[in-house]
Amino acid sequence: MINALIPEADPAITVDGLVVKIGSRTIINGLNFDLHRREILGLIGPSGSGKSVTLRALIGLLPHAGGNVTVMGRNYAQLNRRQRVETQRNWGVLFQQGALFSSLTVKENIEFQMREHLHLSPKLRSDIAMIKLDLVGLPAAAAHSYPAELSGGMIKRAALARALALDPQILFLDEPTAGLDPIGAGKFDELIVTLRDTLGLTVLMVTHDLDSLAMACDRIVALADGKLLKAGTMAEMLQSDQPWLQEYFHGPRARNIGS
Ligand SMILES: Nc1ncnc2c1ncn2[C@@H]1O[C@H](COP(=O)(O)OP(=O)(O)OP(=O)(O)O)[C@@H](O)[C@H]1O
Repeated sequence: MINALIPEADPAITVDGLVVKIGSRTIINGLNFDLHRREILGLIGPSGSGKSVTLRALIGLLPHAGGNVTVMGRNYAQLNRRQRVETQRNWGVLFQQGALFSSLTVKENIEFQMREHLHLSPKLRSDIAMIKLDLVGLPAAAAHSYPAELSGGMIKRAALARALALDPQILFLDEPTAGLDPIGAGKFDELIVTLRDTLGLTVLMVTHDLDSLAMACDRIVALADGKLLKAGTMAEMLQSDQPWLQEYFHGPRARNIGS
């Protein structure tokens, strides 16, 4: 495993002066932050500030126009193709709408990456898929359902099971609680914390959900206009006098946070 060679103290990911352009427009403009191992980091910022673009750039879906991203001690830009595939196997991604393949059952969705990357017998692949299903709290009966037959909360869990298929060390979550009712969202937050605690996962979560930030996140990184506004704990965010953070954390929708 790639990370067996890397000192434990190194951050899982270091973002150093990242620049991301879409067309001629600079969306991320010299962004810096660390994702520490085994932390749950919430990425926040106004709509359009570049949270999803950052996430897409970190998982290699958008090219880096500048700066360095170090994943488990290795500079991502300097990896060859084989090393990139090896690195990518160390992370799982949960996209906003789940992004499950609609023509595949839940179990087939979970097995998809395993087919691509692992040489396992069909029986072992199936057994592992069922373990992942159980891990995210879905009943075995859900294995043979198609995504269209599932509730929003079940889709998120199925997509999480798929993200966990290759036993990743880092999880990227794009607005994981969006569209869930408050009880479902709370349970999903608890699940993420439990997975971090039991599997030692490192989690980067793009979110607008103040309850998730308070309940699940160890630290928060706030972006504005493609740059770092502030990084810190919830307590540090609450104390900030930066106007957007003030409004975000002390506005009418934030009345229970930190109390
Ligand atoms: N595929 C794309 N083509 C052109 N512009 C894009 C594309 N994706 C994102 N952008 C632009 O990049 C900027 C940042 O978008 P991004 O989706 O990262 O924002 P965000 O912070 O995640 O916002 P939200 O909270 O609303 O999801 C926006 O101005 C958006 O219009």
